[in-house]
Amino acid sequence: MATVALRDVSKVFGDGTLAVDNVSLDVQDGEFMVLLGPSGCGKSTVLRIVAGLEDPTSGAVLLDGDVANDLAPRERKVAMVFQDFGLYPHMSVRDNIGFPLRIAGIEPESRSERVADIASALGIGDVLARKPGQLSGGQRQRVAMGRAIVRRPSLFLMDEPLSNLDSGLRAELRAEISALVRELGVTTIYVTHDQAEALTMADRVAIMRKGVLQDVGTPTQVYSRPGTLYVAAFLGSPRMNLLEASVYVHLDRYIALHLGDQALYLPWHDMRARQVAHFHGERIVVGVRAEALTPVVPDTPGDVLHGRVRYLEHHGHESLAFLDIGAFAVPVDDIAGAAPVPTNGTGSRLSKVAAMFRGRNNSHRDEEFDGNGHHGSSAQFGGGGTGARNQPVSVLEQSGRHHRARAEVAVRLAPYPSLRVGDPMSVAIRIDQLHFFDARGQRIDVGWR
Ligand SMILES: Nc1ncnc2c1ncn2[C@@H]1O[C@H](COP(=O)(O)OP(=O)(O)OP(=O)(O)O)[C@@H](O)[C@H]1O
Repeated sequence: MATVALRDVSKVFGDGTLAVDNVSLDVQDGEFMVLLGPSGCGKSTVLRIVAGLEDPTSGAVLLDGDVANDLAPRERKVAMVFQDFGLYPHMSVRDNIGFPLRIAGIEPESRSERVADIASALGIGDVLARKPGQLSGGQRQRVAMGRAIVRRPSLFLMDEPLSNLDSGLRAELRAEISALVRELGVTTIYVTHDQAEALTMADRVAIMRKGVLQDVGTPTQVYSRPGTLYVAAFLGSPRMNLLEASVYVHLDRYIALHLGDQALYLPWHDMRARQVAHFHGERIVVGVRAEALTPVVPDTPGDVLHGRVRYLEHHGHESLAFLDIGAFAVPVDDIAGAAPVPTNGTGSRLSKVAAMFRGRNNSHRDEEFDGNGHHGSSAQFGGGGTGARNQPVSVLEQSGRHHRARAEVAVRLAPYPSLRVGDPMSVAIRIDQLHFFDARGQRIDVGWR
């Protein structure tokens, strides 16, 4: 049994690469934590720091509450499984699995008993006499798992253990691995760039980008209430629809979210309305997943957007229609520059940046919007807000006002619908499933999840 805590951990390699940037993370006893992110985001480096294979440049690693920075890897009671399996090719499966026990001086008899038990639990009891070269990829990975758990580690570290396998086997093994580690109750940190693996296996997911921790939560939390625009765009397929919206507050009644010529209305009694109201007269990002959109007939009352089909994609089990509703897209490249969610260690850095810009009056009223005649009945919130949005990295400003691309809103449909490109289409929107992000990519309704 073990807990792991990272406190403000950074790693700068000799060539100046900042691989891990001020990461703080707690892994509970028996928890299955998945580190998720694109290639090069620093997740393997975090794992190697926990294992003791790399020293952090700054910050502390705590194992069971004690600072472990100076402990050698073998003193940390961790077992590590890598994507390349790392088996000894000249040894049999039996000897590969039993190797850590031999090193630990366990008697041959009890050694072979433990090896047989583990091999049968992993479904490789019948290949004990073979060499790794005579096994399938899935069997090799099971042997690697067996060798890692045979010593009953208190902490399991797995670095993309399934990435060399084909997709059918990956799905099979991911179910097996999560069942096995849960049965053993071993605290596990599992690194992957595959969101399906993360969302299906994890108790909690920690999402990294460029060395920075972006969000931590249960799969449901990070998917349903992503903490940053980056996480919103990273998780889910099709990608979440991200639209530029101008906010206009009609005090005590509703908040109008103008998307080009159309608008959505957030009722005042909605718990998120007060937070969104701080952005009166400004542009924010409204996110909506395809599953929150339902095709309807054009005169359907309620929260409905109208558009035209720009293109269709057929995926066999479903089709996707991409609608032009006259709204502007939030450019994905700029999302990549969005700031991390201010939790634990990342918060201090962000608040410093925010403090630098606090007080600088860069609130921008939307000229196009101001002319639409709605503002007469509205309250002014112009100077309000927390200062956190007065931040240099803006996903809305970077794209430049004259080169903004029209959004293509993804809508899920039954397979092969009788629709054609150019057809009009109306969709009802679940207002309760809208996501709101400020111009630097932070979730606006932070207390919501
Ligand atoms: N020994 C090293 N010296 C210099 N830079 C390194 C070293 N090891 C890793 N890096 C760099 O640090 C960054 C993070 O690497 P890391 O392997 O942790 O990423 P990752 O998210 O695990 O990527 P992948 O999924 O591709 O394995 C990358 O830019 C990588 O090139």
